[in-house]
Amino acid sequence: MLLVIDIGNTRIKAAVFEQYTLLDFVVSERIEVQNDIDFFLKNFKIDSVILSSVSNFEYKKLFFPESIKVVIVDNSSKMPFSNFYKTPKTLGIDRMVLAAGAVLQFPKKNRLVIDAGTCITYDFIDENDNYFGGAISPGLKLRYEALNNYTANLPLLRLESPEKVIGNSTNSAIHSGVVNGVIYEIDGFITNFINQNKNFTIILTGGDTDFLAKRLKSTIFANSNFLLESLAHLYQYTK
Ligand SMILES: Nc1ncnc2c1ncn2[C@@H]1O[C@H](COP(=O)(O)OP(=O)(O)O)[C@@H](O)[C@H]1O
Ligand SMILES: CC(C)(COP(=O)(O)O)[C@@H](O)C(=O)NCCC(=O)O
Ligand SMILES: [K+]
Repeated sequence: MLLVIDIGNTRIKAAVFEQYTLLDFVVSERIEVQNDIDFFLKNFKIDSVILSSVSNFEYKKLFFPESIKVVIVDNSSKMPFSNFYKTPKTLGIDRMVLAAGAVLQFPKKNRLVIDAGTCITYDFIDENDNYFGGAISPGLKLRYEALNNYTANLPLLRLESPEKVIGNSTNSAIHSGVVNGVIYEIDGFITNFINQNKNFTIILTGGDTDFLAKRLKSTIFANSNFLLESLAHLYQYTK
């Protein structure tokens, strides 16, 4: 069995896979992650690990028995697409993994992958498996935090659904600005993508998937485990 670890800027996600089937899954705090890994090692017959990280978390300090094969995805890993990003060395590993997952799981399609995590990333891979890049913007939680951090008078609010677009109080104006702002942004990127492509697939993933999916205008494939699944697919591809 394969242990898959995705280290994002906010949370660490780990999952056990039998081939492409997810058997168990955990979201960890940084200090608990070794405990969660040990639990998986004890309770499943793990023979390999695949890990990708975009954070400063020192994953090299994680302990795995020597009998286990550990694959760390990095910018030189073999990928199932041609990379046309102008700065491939600074491309986020998570974005590469998402692009790989999209190519391996949705062959011969124009694909847009949207990952609503700490940041919202947009990645485009065409039907000939060419990766071109996309966009990076602040995620929902980051927007609430930025409004509070860089002003004197705006409170720090928790994610909440705005009742209307015209906020009639400080709190409702912030909720509208953050949540409706993200929704208009994502719908805008999707509309632009649909206008320029036929034969396409749109995938939404990341920690805010469920909150956002039901609020978007467009029909999309929403799967908060898409990055973990993509790591499992990439592992089989690189093997
Ligand atoms: N328990 C939680 N802790 C932190 N963020 C959460 C939690 N549940 C949902 N979220 C949402 O998930 C987003 C972060 O997504 P995630 O995919 O975990 O990020 P990353 O991959 O960058 O670590 C935040 O914008 C936040 O709104
Ligand atoms: C944009 C990101 C910070 C997103 O990270 P996440 O929200 O998934 O934690 C990450 O993909 C990254 O560090 N990218 C490097 C810059 C680039 O992709 O061009
Ligand atoms: K992201």
